[in-house]
Amino acid sequence: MTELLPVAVLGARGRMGSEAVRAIGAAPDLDLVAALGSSDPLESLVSAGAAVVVDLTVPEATASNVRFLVDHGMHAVVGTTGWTADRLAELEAQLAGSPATGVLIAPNFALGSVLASAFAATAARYFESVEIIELHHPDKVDAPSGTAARTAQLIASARAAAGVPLAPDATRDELDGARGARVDGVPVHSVRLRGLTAHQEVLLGSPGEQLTIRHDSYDRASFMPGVLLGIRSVAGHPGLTVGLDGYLDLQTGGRS
Ligand SMILES: NC(=O)C1=CN([C@@H]2O[C@H](COP(=O)(O)OP(=O)(O)OC[C@H]3O[C@@H](n4cnc5c(N)ncnc54)[C@H](OP(=O)(O)O)[C@@H]3O)[C@@H](O)[C@H]2O)C=CC1
Ligand SMILES: O=C(O)C1=N[C@H](C(=O)O)C[C@H](O)C1
Repeated sequence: MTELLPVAVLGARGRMGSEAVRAIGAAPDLDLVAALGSSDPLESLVSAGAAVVVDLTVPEATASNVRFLVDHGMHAVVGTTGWTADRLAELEAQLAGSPATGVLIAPNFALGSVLASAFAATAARYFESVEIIELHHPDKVDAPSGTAARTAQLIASARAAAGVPLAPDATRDELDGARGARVDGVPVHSVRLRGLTAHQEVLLGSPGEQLTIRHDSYDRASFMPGVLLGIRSVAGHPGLTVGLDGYLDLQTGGRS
């Protein structure tokens, strides 16, 4: 008989964590050995024998959780937002001392969202203007979304590599926030509305034409294939990977 992979979930009672607990429980190759809430000690992961730990908590807790996991040689699949450039740099430095450990930081586990961000980055060099609108449920604690921040970074670096100048904008009289937040120079507008789950539009414009790239998650079930892919793949990708696209071959549609 093949051995089951021992997996644990942090934030197990949350909206995403509870969905992940169900998905892992239904996967024939995975064994859910721990499901922790905010008051449970991380040390219990060690006695539970977790090999892969999924973090679906809060921005203020995720970096210290992952530090603990790497210290204890556990692979981490992280969906939680709040990973600033400084936090990522600290994690990379820690991982240098633990070369067999894999960490996946995935701002969005929905395959459609990963593709939409990749399409937007491809398109961004060909248009004069680009802006992002992200729309979420009103219980979300962070803005802009991690997905929007990541999409903006991908767009900005694709435009910079192609020598595309910043989008034109003649605004000089502005109510604070009216033009959104700037992420690497890309305006990002955040909507919080009851009834929504997780949605994003990238608007690209040039003289006489517009391209809109939109993705909708109507249900957290949309994130589960990506969570399971991350769990099954993380040990084979030592070091830090940011974005589920790092585990997908987007050119051929295969999995790396
Ligand atoms: N990558 C992706 O595809 C997705 C990512 N997300 C991200 O995942 C994260 C969780 O989202 P969501 O499930 O909606 O949020 P919830 O608020 O529903 O759940 C968060 C959970 O985190 C736990 N928690 C709170 N504080 C701490 C702490 N200090 N230490 C450890 N755990 C803590 C809570 O546990 P308790 O209930 O026990 O207090 C709670 O159950 C967010 O950052 C969100 O942006 C969300 C959807 C998709
Ligand atoms: O909080 C959420 O709900 C989501 N968070 C992630 C983000 O901030 O991008 C992923 C998805 O958008 C849902």
